Amino acid sequence: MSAVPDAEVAEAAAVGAHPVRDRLLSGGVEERSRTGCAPTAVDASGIAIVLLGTGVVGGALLKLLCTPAAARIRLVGAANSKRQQTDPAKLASRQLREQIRAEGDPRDNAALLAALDASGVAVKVIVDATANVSLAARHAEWLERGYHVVTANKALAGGELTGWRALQAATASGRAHYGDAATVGAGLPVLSTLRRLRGCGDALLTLEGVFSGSLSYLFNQYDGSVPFSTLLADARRLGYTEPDPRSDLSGEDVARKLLILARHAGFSLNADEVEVESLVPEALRGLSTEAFLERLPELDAPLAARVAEARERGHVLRYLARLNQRGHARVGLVEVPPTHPAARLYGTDNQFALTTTRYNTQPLVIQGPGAGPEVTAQALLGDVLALVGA
Ligand SMILES: NC(=O)C1=CN([C@@H]2O[C@H](COP(=O)(O)OP(=O)(O)OC[C@H]3O[C@@H](n4cnc5c(N)ncnc54)[C@H](O)[C@@H]3O)[C@@H](O)[C@H]2O)C=CC1
Ligand SMILES: N[C@@H](CC=O)C(=O)O
Repeated sequence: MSAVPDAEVAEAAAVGAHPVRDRLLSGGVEERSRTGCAPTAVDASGIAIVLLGTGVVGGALLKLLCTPAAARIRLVGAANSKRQQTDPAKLASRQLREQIRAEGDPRDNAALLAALDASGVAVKVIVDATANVSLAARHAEWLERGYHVVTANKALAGGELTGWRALQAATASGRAHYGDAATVGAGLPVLSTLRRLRGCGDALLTLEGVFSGSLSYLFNQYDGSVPFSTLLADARRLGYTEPDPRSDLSGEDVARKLLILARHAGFSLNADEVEVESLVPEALRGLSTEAFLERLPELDAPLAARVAEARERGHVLRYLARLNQRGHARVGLVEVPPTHPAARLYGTDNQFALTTTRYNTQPLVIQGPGAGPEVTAQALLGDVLALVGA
């Protein structure tokens, strides 16, 4: 899989130029004042959380924390890649993200954990809304220490097999729960369904579908009439892409989701066992995020040729993930006929077709929006609330 610059670099490039981020920052019309999210309103039976990542998804979660559904949750810390805040009065700020950027303390995970410990609340949760690999590498340790982890970050479960195994060992210790609904399908009930099937003794035979909201958005529309780069800029503006969109275009993000699902189904696949087709031309792979974003039009010619070839055969292009019964995993661009289920998707739709020992004549299909700030933040909130049975 191709390496892309760290999310922090991507964030630096994006700050100040992201309408979704700006809308979330200023609070939408339906958001109550953050001052109304009184941190002291939660007693010891509530939930204390720290939020890592205040970007598109983290920003949407901050907004949800100001709704009645989150009344039992106390935010005791929030951080971006460089700064953080643990002061209750400042955490209640309506402009929390700007507050952290302008006046936050330097990043220090220990201070965030100390804020959780000092909360007096029994259920302590670390919410990871970053794409940061180093933070993901801490998930197992945090679980071992009794902090629940709720994550949109796929880098641990969908990374190296050693990381997955460390995660399994940490959750098996039973000290804390791992909320991972947001890591696949942006909260569509895919992992929960797979776990339930396995719990009933069913077994996954094959898996196929569209696992990327941004690539779905792109290829559902792309017919060559509007440049691919224009559509990609739209997907990024709407908050569907990864911090660096090359993580989507390279197939890396899709491969991570396929690995997460395959591993949950009992296939011990390593990251390098997924065959990945990258849509990022060689010349654009080693650049900074900023430089890549300036050269987006270089994506257009190769993809225009691919879509024209497909059209000649009466087909459309879809970025598919596939796992067969022998554990062979591949993600890449496929020409499919208009009758193919993946040819009939809309917007950011994801589609997961699971064939199992008991769903073996027709697959069990889960479909729906698979990217976007609100749905992803809701998946995080749902996993947090599930910790107290809400
Ligand atoms: N955007 C979407 O539709 C979905 C996103 N996700 C996942 O959510 C995560 C976040 O995505 P976005 O919000 O779109 O990205 P973003 O780039 O808007 O935000 C990332 C945030 O993480 C922060 N960050 C980076 N390193 C950090 C560190 N060491 N400590 C604290 N904060 C750090 C950045 O400062 C930034 O605030 C990614 O893992 C992504 O794969 C999952 C499902 C859907
Ligand atoms: N960038 C991802 C967001 C969710 O994981 C995607 O496009 O699916």
